[in-house]
Formats: sequence, C-alpha cells, structure tokens
Amino acid sequence: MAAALQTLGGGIGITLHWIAFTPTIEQQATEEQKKKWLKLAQDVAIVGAYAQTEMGHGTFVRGLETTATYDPSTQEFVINSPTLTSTKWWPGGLGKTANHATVMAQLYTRGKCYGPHNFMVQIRSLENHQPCPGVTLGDIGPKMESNGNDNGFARFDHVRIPRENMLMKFARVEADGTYVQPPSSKLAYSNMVYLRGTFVMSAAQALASATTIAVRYSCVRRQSEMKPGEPEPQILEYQTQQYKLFPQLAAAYAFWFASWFMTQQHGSITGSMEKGDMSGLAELHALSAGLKSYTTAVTARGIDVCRMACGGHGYSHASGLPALFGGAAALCTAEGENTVMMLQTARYLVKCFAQSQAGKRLTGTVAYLSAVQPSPVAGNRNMSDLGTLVAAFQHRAARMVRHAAMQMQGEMQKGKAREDAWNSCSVLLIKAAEAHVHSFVVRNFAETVQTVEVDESVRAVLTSLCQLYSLYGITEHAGDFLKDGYLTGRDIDAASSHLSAMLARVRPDAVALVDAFDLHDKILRSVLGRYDGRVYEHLYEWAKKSPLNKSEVHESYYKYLQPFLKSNRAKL
Ligand SMILES: CCCCCCCC/C=C\C/C=C/C(=O)SCCNC(=O)CCNC(=O)[C@H](O)C(C)(C)COP(=O)(O)OP(=O)(O)OC[C@H]1O[C@@H](n2cnc3c(N)ncnc32)[C@H](O)[C@@H]1OP(=O)(O)O
Ligand SMILES: Cc1cc2nc3c(=O)[nH]c(=O)nc-3n(C[C@H](O)[C@H](O)[C@H](O)COP(=O)(O)OP(=O)(O)OC[C@H]3O[C@@H](n4cnc5c(N)ncnc54)[C@H](O)[C@@H]3O)c2cc1C
Repeated sequence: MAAALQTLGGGIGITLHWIAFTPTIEQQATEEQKKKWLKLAQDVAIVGAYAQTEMGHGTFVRGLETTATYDPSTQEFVINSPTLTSTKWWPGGLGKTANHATVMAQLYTRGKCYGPHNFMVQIRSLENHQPCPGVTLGDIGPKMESNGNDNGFARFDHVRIPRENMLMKFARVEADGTYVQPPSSKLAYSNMVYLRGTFVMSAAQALASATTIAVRYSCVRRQSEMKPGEPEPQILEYQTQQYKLFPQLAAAYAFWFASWFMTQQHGSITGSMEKGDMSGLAELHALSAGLKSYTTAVTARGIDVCRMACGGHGYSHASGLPALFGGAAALCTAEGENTVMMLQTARYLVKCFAQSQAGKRLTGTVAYLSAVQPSPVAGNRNMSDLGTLVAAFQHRAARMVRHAAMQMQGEMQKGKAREDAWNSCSVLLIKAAEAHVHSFVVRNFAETVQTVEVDESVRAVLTSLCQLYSLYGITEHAGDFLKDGYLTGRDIDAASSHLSAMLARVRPDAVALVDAFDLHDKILRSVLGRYDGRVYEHLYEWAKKSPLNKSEVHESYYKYLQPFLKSNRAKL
C-alpha cells in the first residue's frame, strides 16, 4: 500500500481513506458498526476522510472546538462548528473526494463534556455528491506538495447523526445519555498511534527512493578529474559524495528495520489491549511518537542531501527529489508535529527515569536506562565493534535523559511549577529523547543484521552498513559522547577513520544495496534514478515535454515581450 500511494505522489484524494479513515473504523468501531461500515469502506462503496484538525487546533486535541451534543429525546448527536476556528481544516480528501468522515468532536452528554471522541458523519450525498444539509465543504488551496490530495475544510451547522454513529468500541453513550468510560481515555487516540507507526515505513521508503536516485545517478554522472589527464570518474568515487550518500542509504535500511519492529510491536501490544491489558500503551505511544518524529526529520534532511548530491539536475522535477522532499516535509508535520511528538517521548522517558531512580527495573525499549552506569570508565574502545557502538549510544542517551530530568528536578526544587520547569528544560528534553530514539534505531539495526540468515555475504555488507550508520552518528554528535568522558578524543578519531574505511567498503555494494529496495521506475518517477541508467537521453525527452515547449514561440512573446522590445527599439 505504501508503495502504491507513493506512486501517486504521496497522496491523492483517496489516500486518507486507506491510511486513516478505514483503519479508524477497524480500530474504534464495535463489531456491529464494523458490519455496517467496514466492508463499505474496504470496497470503496463509501469514501472517507479523517477529520480531526481544525483551523485553530491541530496539536492540542483537547482544545478542539467542534461539539457532538447528545439529544436523548431523538437519540441523536448534534454535530456543530461553533466558531470560525472550529472549522475542520487540513483533512486529506475532505474537500472534494470524501462522502463520509470520522469527525473528532468534544462529546457532551447530560450537560457534561467528556473530551474528544470520534463520530461517523456522512458529508455528501451518495446520489449526486452534493454536501449534506448543514455541511459546508471545500478545498483549502495549494500546498507545498501533495496537491493531488484535496485537503479540505468542513463546517457543521447542527448536523444530526444517529447515536450509533459514535465509534463506540471503547467509550459509549447509552440511549438515555449515560456515558460509559473507556478502559483508557487515550484509546480515542489509538488510530494516531497506528498512523505514526506507518509514517516510519513511509519515511524509510522515501529515503530509500532518494538514495536509489542519487546513488544510481552518481554512477552515471562523471565530473572533473581525480588525477590530471585521467578520464572523469563517476562522481560516486569522490569520498565526499560517499559521505553525503552512504549515511542516508544506511539510515534508509535502519528505518526500514525500525518500521518492522514498530509494526510487530503495534500488533503485539494492541493484541494485549484487546484482552484488556493496557500496560503496553504508554511505551507504544512513546516509541511511535519518537520514531515518527526522528525518522521523518532525518528523512527530510537526507532527501535534501541527496538532491544537492545530484547537482543542478537534482533541483529539477525530473529528478523526482523535490516531490520526495515535499512529501517528507508533510510527514514531519502531519500526524503530530515532530517537536510535539518528541516531547511526548521525553515525557515517558522522564517518568521511566524517576521509576528507575526509585528502584524499579525498567523493561522494553527503556531497559538500558537502569542498566547504564552513570560514571563512565574511559578507555581505548574498539570503535569497529558493533557492541561497543551500541553501548556508546545507550550511554549517551541515558546520560542525556538523566541530565534533562535532573535539570528539571533542580528547577522545581528552586520553586518552579512542574509545567514551567518542563518548558524551560524542553530543549534538553527534546535532545535527550532524540538520543534515546537514535540509540534504539542503532540497537535495532545491529540486532536485525545478526538475524540475517540468507547469505554470509549479505550479513557482512549489512554489518558494514550498520557500522557506517553508527560511526556517522558518533562523529556527527561527538560532543554528546565526549561530554562525560565516556568516549575520548582518541575514540572519536578512531571512529572517523573507521567511518572512512566503511565508506570505501560499502562503495562496491552501493548499487546492489539500492537495487535491493526493489523500487520500480514507475514508483521512483525519476529520470536520474532510472534502472537502465539512460539519464541524458531521457532528460532531453523530459524537457521537450515541458508545457512551455508546446509551441515554438510562446504566447507571452506576443503579449508582453514583443511590444516591450518594440518600444525599447523605438527609443533607440
Ligand atoms: C509513502 C506513502 C506516502 C503517504 C503519504 C501520506 C501523507 C499523509 C499525510 C497526512 C495524514 C495526516 C493525518 C493527520 O495529521 S490526522 C491528525 C493528527 N493529529 C495529531 O497527531 C495530533 C497530535 N496531538 C496529540 O496527539 C495530543 O494532543 C498530544 C499527545 C500532543 C497531547 O495529548 P493530551 O491529551 O493533551 O495529552 P497530555 O499531554 O495531557 O498527556 C496525557 C497522557 O496521555 C498520554 N498520551 C497522549 N497521547 C497518547 C496516545 N496517542 N496514546 C497513548 N497515550 C497518549 C500522554 O503521554 C500522557 O501520559 P502520562 O504522562 O502518563 O500522563
Ligand atoms: C500534508 C498534511 C496533511 C494533513 N492531513 C490531515 C488529515 O488528514 N486529518 C487531520 O485531521 N489533520 C491533518 N493534518 C493536520 C496535522 O495533523 C496538523 O497540522 C499537525 O498535527 C500539527 O498541528 P498544528 O497545525 O496545530 O501545528 P501547531 O501546533 O500550531 O504547531 C506550530 C508550532 O507550535 C509548536 N508547538 C505546539 N504545541 C507545542 C507544545 N505543546 N510544546 C512545544 N511546542 C509546541 C510546534 O512544535 C510548532 O513549531 C495534515 C497536515 C498536513 C501538513
């Protein structure tokens, strides 16, 4: 599905139907409700949008203003947009495509507000696609990318829907208006957790696409002379080019493996939640939020590195890279803005740190926080050993989490309210959470390559890639590792020279490593990244198809240039 959606440029009107609307029914509807809507959605007999964000609030879901007020006399909910800022704004497909939407609204029953809940609302006629009575709809206008998707607005003027249209798998409103609590108030957000997990795979796929384009092109492109008089080398022979591209290539693999872990973790924890065990929810939320934030941010930056590595042609839409960048930029903001998501991970880490201080043994992805020793023993470490590299990342993350948490404690001891202490430490908290996620990605990469059974040589090249990813991370963030003396200057020098060795080691396998992503030309949609390498012929063909080339002399000549030139000449 991810590949199919990418083929369509990261989004068309129906994208959110598949990635958000249908999964929301799957995750939040009762069995009876599923019987009513799920098959219709799966067979695309109805088309849906996921309508949560409003003009005034996206991040702060508790601040949403749309209301769903229960009327027991008719057993209906009244959906209303009381203010301009309550207008639903951004939902993909909402503008022109969808005829249904799951609408997140503040639930009122018996005069009390119970917070945001999901409601199924028909928004357009199934006969003629006109908006339903009381519903105002439209498209929000052009965006940076994804313009094939009609991100829309919606206003509701006291629109009545049956009581059964509240998605009631977890929380319920009885016919008489009694509210029945869900096992956890955060279950109304479970679809966001799921979607964030899928964004990790989207990030991996986007970075894999960009590196495929840039690595293949770097083998076609020849430029300059390495030695005087010698033929121009493939630009991939330049170490600086390898230093730009191989860490992105390694990150694409790392994120792919992280997304596998995320999918498996989501399946297993939601499985336990189905049986009433909510104990894994907090970790699932923290991991999905942090991974979504980290992988999409690195991907967006990495795609731009790939663009620059393709020189001038990278800037052309022919490369496919601007579109990939625009898509990745959307992933950074959508489904929880990245800073806000990383702060959610930080919130979980601070809690875990406090539990560990209180003597609790931590488990899962945070187990290392209680295992890592605060006072490091410096020594000449073997910087080519994966175990050493994983331990270094864990030490860095544990130190940064401890530092941020202690700093916060210190602020509170000085009399600051917890919320103020949180805000004044939030830059430290973000950095600590990033270090935690980075450490998870490194460890998961290292563990995954050890499980490769197909072939010894495949394991060897993936191990080199994992070393490259880890060493690059250490050299890029050297200060974090040096700060408490865990690594020494000599260790960092050793990491740099191993990194150089890894660039050379990965070079012969680079094309095979991108080909292994198996991204068909139809998915890549890049003249530079073509599998057959015939870049220049196709660049020329692509340019000839530019709309400006439809006529030999463009109409703007007759309209503007000709009279302008004429009057200039007349002045001479
Ligand atoms: C190649 C394919 C290409 C495809 C391209 C597709 C492009 C598609 C593009 C876009 C699709 C986009 C869709 C959308 O954007 S849908 C809208 C998404 N919106 C959001 O994500 C909103 C973000 N905000 C929130 O999630 C929340 O408001 C919040 C987490 C920021 C804060 O929530 P709040 O209720 O205020 O919580 P608190 O901070 O007070 O925390 C309370 C408590 O609850 C915990 N918690 C919060 N969220 C969750 C959760 N989801 N699950 C579990 N627990 C959660 C939180 O950590 C606190 O815990 P505590 O510390 O123990 O108290
Ligand atoms: C391409 C795209 C597709 C989308 N599709 C959908 C969709 O299908 N359905 C839907 O419902 N929504 C959709 N959205 C909306 C999206 O979910 C929100 O834009 C997103 O959650 C960010 O919320 P916001 O716009 O309110 O940002 P804001 O919260 O206004 O962010 C602005 C700045 O404030 C900062 N900030 C906000 N709160 C805090 C805080 N507590 N601590 C520190 N900093 C903070 C942020 O870090 C950011 O720097 C889409 C958005 C985009 C761009």
